[in-house]
Amino acid sequence: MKVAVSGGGTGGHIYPALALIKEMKKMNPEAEFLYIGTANGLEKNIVERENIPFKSIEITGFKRKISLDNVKTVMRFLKGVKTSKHYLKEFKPDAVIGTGGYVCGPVVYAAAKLGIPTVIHEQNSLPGLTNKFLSRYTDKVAICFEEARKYFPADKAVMTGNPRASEVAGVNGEKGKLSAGLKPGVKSVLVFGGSRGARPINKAILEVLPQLGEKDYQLLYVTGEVHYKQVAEEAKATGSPSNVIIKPFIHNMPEVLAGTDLIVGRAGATSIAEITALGLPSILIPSPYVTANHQEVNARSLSDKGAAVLMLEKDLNGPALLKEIDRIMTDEAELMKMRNASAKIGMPDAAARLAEVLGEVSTKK
Ligand SMILES: CC(=O)N[C@H]1[C@@H](OP(=O)(O)OP(=O)(O)OC[C@H]2O[C@@H](n3ccc(=O)[nH]c3=O)[C@H](O)[C@@H]2O)O[C@H](CO)[C@@H](O)[C@@H]1O
Repeated sequence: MKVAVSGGGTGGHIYPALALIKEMKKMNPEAEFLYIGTANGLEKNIVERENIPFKSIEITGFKRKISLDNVKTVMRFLKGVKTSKHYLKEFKPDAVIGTGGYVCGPVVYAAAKLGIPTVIHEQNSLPGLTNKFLSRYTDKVAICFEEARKYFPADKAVMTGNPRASEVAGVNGEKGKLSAGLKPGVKSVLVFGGSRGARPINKAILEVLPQLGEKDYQLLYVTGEVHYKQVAEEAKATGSPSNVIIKPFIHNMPEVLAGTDLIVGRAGATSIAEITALGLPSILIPSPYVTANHQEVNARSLSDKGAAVLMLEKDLNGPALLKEIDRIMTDEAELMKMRNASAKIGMPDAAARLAEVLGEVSTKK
């Protein structure tokens, strides 16, 4: 089977695509893949590290307000469709899947126009513009939250969950801990602000860096590539305790997550799928800068069930965050309660379900 995959911009759209590829390769080692992304999103670097053939198109997103930029975007979209058609005619896939981000728009649209079976994967409870637009043309829409179903044609929406959940489930955490420089046998907190890092979370952690040195647990603090230099400089000036490890980005997140006792982070849908597949407790600080505040909806789906603590960005500061981390990390019963609630939400068989949907559409045409 040959599958073209597109998804990009941020890790939340890329890692589900890679997890699906991994699952399909496991099921069928002969399967071939082509990844179509942009050259300037995170995908180029991440996908090429995995030795998957990668081709790029140029694309930008639509602004919700009427603007001249949108004219340029339409032009780029049409050019992207043309380039995608060229790549697809050359590769001749049996099916095409889009996992979100602007780049999917022209790729999946081009595939549908060429009569190639198509699926889109929507990770969030509230879909983005691109997926809503594409759902008119695709054969199926794979969803991860029941709340998303109503935005798509009823005969197309199918619940699969996020394939990244399958990739992290059952992974050995001790290896992850060692790879990140954490001590085995000591409880750990992982702090990260999605795939690009989050300035407000970085600021809050920097505020309490010296106090963190007094704790019995250790902390892996992932800043995001673009913020790393500045955070590292500030941490050096304040003095960074030895139980805090600061990194720009983690490339083996499944292992590292599996070695973690508590997550502090944004509420991107892919992160949430990973956290719940592992049954991890979390403190979620949704980004308020995303379309229709969808991360808060994502976060509430966990906090309402006792799997996570929701902290709004307006209430975020170093001491408040540290108090909450301490409260959870020093209460074994609370940790256990949150772990159980989180595990109940997880969908570790998501990759197989999505692969099945793709297999089905590819044989129907
Ligand atoms: C600002 C923005 O638009 N964010 C969106 C984006 O977020 P973003 O890309 O931040 O998405 P997520 O938090 O869902 O996923 C991040 C992914 O990157 C991985 N990771 C992260 C940090 C790191 O150092 N190493 C690493 O591998 C995580 O394990 C995860 O697989 O896509 C998500 C999924 O559609 C949406 O829900 C988010 O709202």
